[in-house]
Amino acid sequence: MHNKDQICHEDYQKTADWLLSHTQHRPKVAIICGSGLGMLADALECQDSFKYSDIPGFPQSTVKGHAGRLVFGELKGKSCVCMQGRFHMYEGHSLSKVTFPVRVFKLLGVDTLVVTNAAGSLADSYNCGDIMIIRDHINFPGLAGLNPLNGPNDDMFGPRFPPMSGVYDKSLRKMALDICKSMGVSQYVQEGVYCMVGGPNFESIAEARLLHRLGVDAVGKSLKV
Ligand SMILES: O=P(O)(O)O[C@H]1O[C@H](CO)[C@@H](O)[C@H]1O
Ligand code: HPA
Repeated sequence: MHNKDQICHEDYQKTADWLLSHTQHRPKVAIICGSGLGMLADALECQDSFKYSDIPGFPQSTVKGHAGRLVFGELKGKSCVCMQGRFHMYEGHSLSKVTFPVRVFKLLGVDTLVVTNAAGSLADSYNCGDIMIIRDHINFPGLAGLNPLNGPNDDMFGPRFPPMSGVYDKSLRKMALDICKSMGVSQYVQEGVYCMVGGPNFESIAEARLLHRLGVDAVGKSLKV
């Protein structure tokens, strides 16, 4: 590692190699469990689970209710890896630390990432407890220049100027909506625009009004992409 904010390819690789040597699972799907969804990881079968503090190079979770465990296992027969607890900017992590696991997942062979988090709704038609599938986002810290991709670009992870249109895969979103329909829970499921803010404070009333006028449907302090 060069300095506290700069992480080089070897650092991600070292963590990925450690994980690959400690589990037989080779997941193609990673799920980041936000607040309230940690129990999904408990449902995995044939589990191999690692405390973040035991994984070389991994940041530590400081949020109450986030177990701080990486769980490999099978969900409906499909190999996947779940983060039981994520990292947030407001905990004092640099953005490259916040996104560290995502690059490690890429090196593990993951090609599908499911990100979840608790959020506050702003859309008039939403009800408390609804689930929103993210169609698009507004990354406020990113617009202000706080971006994990700042610094030298590692072309092995993607281009210098990645496009942000279509980052939330249309076919996966459709699949999620179709499954909700078949389960008869469509009335609780929305699709909308998520806005990331820095926190840790909640939004003032004026800020919430501003976000609503900008077309934001749900706001949270969890980074997406
Ligand atoms: O679900 P997680 O990632 O814990 O985060 C959500 O919960 C936090 C507190 O409300 C906010 O950061 C929000 O984004
Ligand atoms: N803002 C508003 N409500 C929320 C948030 C947030 O960041 N996270 C969870 N509920």
